[in-house]
Amino acid sequence: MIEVAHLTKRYGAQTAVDDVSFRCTPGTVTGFLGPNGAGKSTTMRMICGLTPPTGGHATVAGRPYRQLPNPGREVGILLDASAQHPGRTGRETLTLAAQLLRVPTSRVGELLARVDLPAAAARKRVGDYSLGMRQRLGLAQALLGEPRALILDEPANGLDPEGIFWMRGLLRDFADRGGTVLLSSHLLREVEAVADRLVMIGSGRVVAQGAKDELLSGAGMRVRGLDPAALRAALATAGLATAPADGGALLVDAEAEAVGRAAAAAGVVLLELQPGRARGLEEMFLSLTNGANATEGTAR
Ligand SMILES: Nc1ncnc2c1ncn2[C@@H]1O[C@H](COP(=O)(O)OP(=O)(O)OP(=O)(O)O)[C@@H](O)[C@H]1O
Repeated sequence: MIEVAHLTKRYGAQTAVDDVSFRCTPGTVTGFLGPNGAGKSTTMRMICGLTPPTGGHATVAGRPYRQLPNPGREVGILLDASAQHPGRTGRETLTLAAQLLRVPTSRVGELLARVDLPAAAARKRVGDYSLGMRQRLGLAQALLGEPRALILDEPANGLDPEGIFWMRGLLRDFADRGGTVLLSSHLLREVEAVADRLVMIGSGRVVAQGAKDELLSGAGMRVRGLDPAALRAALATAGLATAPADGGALLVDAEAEAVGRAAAAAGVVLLELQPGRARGLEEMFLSLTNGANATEGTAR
């Protein structure tokens, strides 16, 4: 269990994190979503005791992180995959971490296999690793102490599509076995694919949170007509509110039948009518955060 209550961080006049509260429960993956600079990393650093909060507090397994007797056995953290010592090999990195955590070094081989780092890669220096390899190594390190919770900041950065798919499976499996996962990302589809719950922040504040399905059910229908202006007018005549979506489509907060009937009544040809869910998270995300830097696929 990870609990965050009214966390706030100010840097001079700037408020990086503003009264953020949420809870991550066992058996769930919580997607912590926000554009660059929204305050995700600062929040995670405060949870992990690396940045002192200006206000509020956070606990992991019922205690502030810094008061956990052997934190690596409670929570695995991966905040910056590039922070590993570049001169050590992957295997050395994990062996040292195992000694620090007081777990048998025999687990190292097991973990290397679990994150798909082959023996040849494990013999290489971390300085020669790609970002994706460093993420895998960081994940292995986070899992080393067999923790019940994981806190991962943008772990998908640098992974190729196959690697992202792999990581999604690993996190799902971890949660399905009763683990708690807090995962930050600006890769909207990635979070949508794996998370049970979402916490979205923009400019340091929580703008939406809840079960993913509930948040997405408000996305309504996505509709596109041969004549966009006529469609907009037809929907307005039927009293249905619309919001512009990409590709000339509209998001309508209504059932498919109501949208179809409104279009038919005005003789408008529809090219597309589908639940907003397929693209809903992205549009909700963009609108909730005013589109600030929310470009999918942008690496940090
Ligand atoms: N040590 C610091 N001193 C001053 N400002 C900071 C510091 N750390 C973060 N900030 C500011 O706080 C805000 C939130 O940054 P943070 O890194 O938490 O965002 P983020 O959502 O993780 O985004 P990104 O994915 O780009 O890292 C930003 O405006 C950032 O410039």
